[in-house]
Amino acid sequence: MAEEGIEKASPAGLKEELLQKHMAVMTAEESLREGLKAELLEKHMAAVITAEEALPEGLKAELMPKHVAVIMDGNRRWARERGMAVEVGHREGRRVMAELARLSSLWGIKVLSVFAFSTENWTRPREELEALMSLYEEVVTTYGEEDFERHNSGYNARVSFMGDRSKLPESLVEKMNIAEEKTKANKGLHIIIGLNYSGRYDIMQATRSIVSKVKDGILQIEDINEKLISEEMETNCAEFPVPDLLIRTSGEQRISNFMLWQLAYTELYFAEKKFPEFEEEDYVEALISFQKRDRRFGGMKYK
Ligand SMILES: CC(C)=CCC/C(C)=C/CC/C(C)=C/COP(=O)(O)OP(=O)(O)O
Repeated sequence: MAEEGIEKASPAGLKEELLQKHMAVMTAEESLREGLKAELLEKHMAAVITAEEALPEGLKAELMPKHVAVIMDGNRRWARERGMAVEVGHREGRRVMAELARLSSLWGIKVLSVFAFSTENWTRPREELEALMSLYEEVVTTYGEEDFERHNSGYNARVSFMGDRSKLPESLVEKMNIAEEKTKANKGLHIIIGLNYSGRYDIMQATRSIVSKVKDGILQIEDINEKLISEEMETNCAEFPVPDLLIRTSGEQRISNFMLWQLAYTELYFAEKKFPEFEEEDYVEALISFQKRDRRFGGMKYK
């Protein structure tokens, strides 16, 4: 897979160089039709460039977090400051969320979990709630569509949801189920979206599930340990259920009832920018900060 000098080449130069190399190989395959050659070339280039592309300056591949969690805060303040409707802020937030997913996938992050709607958000004005629910439905619908991959540059993303679905609109829950089902075998970035989610809710639902298993004789009280509780949390769908890094935007320095159980040893990063203005360079800055941390998990030095 490694190509000589690949790290030094500019993306344009790199593409050109790879193109030349692979054209040479392809021309040997005289029997292939032109269209097929081009298609293979595109696929091969995409794979090589994605895997080998140098990360933004300052980031080390071996220190990338596996799981990044984001509290996407500040949409309304961003909109109000500009004299716009709060809904515009949420729509901008959606754009930034899609961009973070694209970058996470490109840089080899495995799980991106986002706090889209908390169990406390129901106290917001009715118009805002309606706008949010229809925005979620719009986005979640695209996740379940056949051409989701085309919309997402083919990064083979899997989508899961966490939170209490019983209070969400039925039509939204239907689309969430479809999206989960359609993407469940995908091996790329795992996007976990908290909708009507909170950390306390998660601990409560895990407790209920464990108690009911004890009641039914499936589990003994002695079987209850941290590992078992972790397996009952809603992040159990992910290969890497525990966030290495939590980013919260908009200058607020709180967890606000996000993944309370899972965040025990997560590195926290608070960005001043509001979510709609959080850009690639801000994400890089957060990741650089993470890579400089000394993670000990309460014990010996980790790295
Ligand atoms: C799943 C999905 C498609 C999400 C995209 C839209 C999105 C980013 C939703 C987040 C909504 C929300 C409650 C943001 C918090 O900012 P805030 O509204 O509390 O802003 P404030 O702190 O300025 O009041």
